[in-house]
Amino acid sequence: MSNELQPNVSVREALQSLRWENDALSLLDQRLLPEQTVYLRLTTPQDVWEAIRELKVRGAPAIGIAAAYGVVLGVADFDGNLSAWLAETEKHAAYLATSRPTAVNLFWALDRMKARARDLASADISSSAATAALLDEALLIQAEDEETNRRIGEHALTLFEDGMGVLTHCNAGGLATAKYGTALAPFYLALEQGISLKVFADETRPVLQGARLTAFELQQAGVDVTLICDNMAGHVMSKGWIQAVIVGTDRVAANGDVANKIGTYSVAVLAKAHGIPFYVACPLSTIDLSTPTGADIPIEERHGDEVAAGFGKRTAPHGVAIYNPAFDITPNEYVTAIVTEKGIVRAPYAENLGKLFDR
Ligand SMILES: CSC[C@H]1O[C@H](OP(=O)(O)O)[C@H](O)[C@@H]1O
Repeated sequence: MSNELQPNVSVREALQSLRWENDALSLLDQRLLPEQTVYLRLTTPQDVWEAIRELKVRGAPAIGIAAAYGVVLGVADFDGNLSAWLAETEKHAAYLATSRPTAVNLFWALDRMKARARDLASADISSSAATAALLDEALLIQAEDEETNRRIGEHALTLFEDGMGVLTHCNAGGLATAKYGTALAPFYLALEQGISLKVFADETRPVLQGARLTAFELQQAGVDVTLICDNMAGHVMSKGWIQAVIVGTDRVAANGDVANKIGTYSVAVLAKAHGIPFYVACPLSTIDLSTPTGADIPIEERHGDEVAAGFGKRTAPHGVAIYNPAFDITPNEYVTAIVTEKGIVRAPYAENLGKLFDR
């Protein structure tokens, strides 16, 4: 299927990262973008685990939503007593939790599904009714994410002025979430409101989420986007083309340290050196108060072939040692503000992040 979208259908509407359809998870294989739009039909937890591990679906919220549906798929045909049903749901949740280690939304979503399953297991209902109710919880997680992202976009847009140049890294758009995205949400709202922003998207080696996904999403939506290599970020800042940076995140620690795609820390240091505000956009489900600092966030290391043979073209000698961390940590002192659905949070983060959960 080509990528010729129907006219007047924005990418947000046309390219959903995933949706529950005909008793299965229909999932956009993001490894094939921007050249091909292919939806896969996933019917087992193993399908979902592989899709997360292999980045067919990626982005913290999207990973959590996919895993939630994966638990449902695990008990879709279960017929037995509720205590056995509950044990099955917990087994599948534990398995899906091993797919990737950094994005806290995976664990947040699975914990929410396990809590719902425990409630259902104490009800006087059949296992098939319990499964139907568990599916409703997964659907609710996805629906809530859409609304959350829109609110993040509204708050984030207050940070930008007409005519600004804004740099972003990786993809924290509709393809990383249920819809709209987190860091990219303000760009879509700006377009709707006639506010002109010029976005600079880092290509984001080695998996190129910026080039393949962000540039694609924004171009299809009609947002003014310029693709740059990661090593050009400092240069465009030095030319005065960037007035703000906004990125997504996979986990915010209790002290405000931020885990995000590898290369984010470098962008944050460059932004500070140039006096440019560095914003992080995320839902509350990405803030992990149980993780004290960035040093406590597990950083996923991925196969070296992503670096040396990305997309089938070998660009490094066989056998060379390769280090391929998928994320890095930006210390909180480089973070100007964290934009959530409940508003904009500034330092001191150890104090102010906790308040988000009090209200
Ligand atoms: C809105 S979360 C997006 C977040 O996830 C990306 O990582 P990956 O593509 O490996 O799942 C990246 O860190 C983005 O900022």
